[in-house]
Amino acid sequence: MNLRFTKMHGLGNDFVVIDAVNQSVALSPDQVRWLADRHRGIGCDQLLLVEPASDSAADFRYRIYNADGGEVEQCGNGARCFMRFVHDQGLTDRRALTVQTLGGPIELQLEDDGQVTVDMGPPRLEPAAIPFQAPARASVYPIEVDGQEYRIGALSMGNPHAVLTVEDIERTPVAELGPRIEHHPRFPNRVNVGFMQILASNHIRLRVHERGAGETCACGTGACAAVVAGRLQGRLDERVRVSLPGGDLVISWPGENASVFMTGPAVSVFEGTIPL
Ligand SMILES: N[C@H](CCC[C@H](N)C(=O)O)C(=O)O
Repeated sequence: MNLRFTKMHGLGNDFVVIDAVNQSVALSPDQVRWLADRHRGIGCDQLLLVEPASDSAADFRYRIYNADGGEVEQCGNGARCFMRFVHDQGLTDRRALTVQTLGGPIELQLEDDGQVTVDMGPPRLEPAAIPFQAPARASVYPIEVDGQEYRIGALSMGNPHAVLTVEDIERTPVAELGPRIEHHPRFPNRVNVGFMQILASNHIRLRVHERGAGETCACGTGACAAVVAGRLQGRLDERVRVSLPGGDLVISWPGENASVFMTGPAVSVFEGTIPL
């Protein structure tokens, strides 16, 4: 079959987005890895499937696959691209949507300026819900990596995140340290690893080594996780500008048990077909 797809990105975090409402799509992990391959396939950080909802309370279902072929629970930049995609493809004209994901339901709102606001739901802070092996919940956890101790925040936005605070984001060895923490045995499902430099209580810089994709230009759930971790450590305000290599997101978190809100852009680059 010739599979129709759209190439999209959220601040340079790029996606292959597939309409699985009007196409019958069943992809193996090998096929996802091939489609995501930047030399032999289309190339992307994640592949997103747009499907009919299986829950009557939702408008659509949204499935997320990392470039390594693994299906994951949540993707923030992808959620904004989802909203752009379903409008561009004529799948809906509604500006407020409820979308099912493996990590729980999210609420999308298309803003007048074309940006998208996502209610990402509340963070999960208990170690067992992340999952992360720790004796009890804490705002900072010591973790040993290659004989050196680091202090991290750890939480789930539906998907697992570790957040380190660093003095100089440019000089941080993300490529070396990111994979070591991603595969740390205390994270049984692996983990996304954020490196946060706090510029002010309402402004941070962030780089993210993503589980299953490596360092990306931006990570929406990573931006949410960094703000939650920073707030739990008493260092950040309710509303924070998060400056990632690919651009800025605005993240708001009122606090314990409240949803995290993310606002940012979504861009459609080109459409194509590929023989499957
Ligand atoms: N790598 C993530 C999925 C994509 C998240 C990211 N692209 C975002 O915008 O949130 C994981 O394995 O949980």
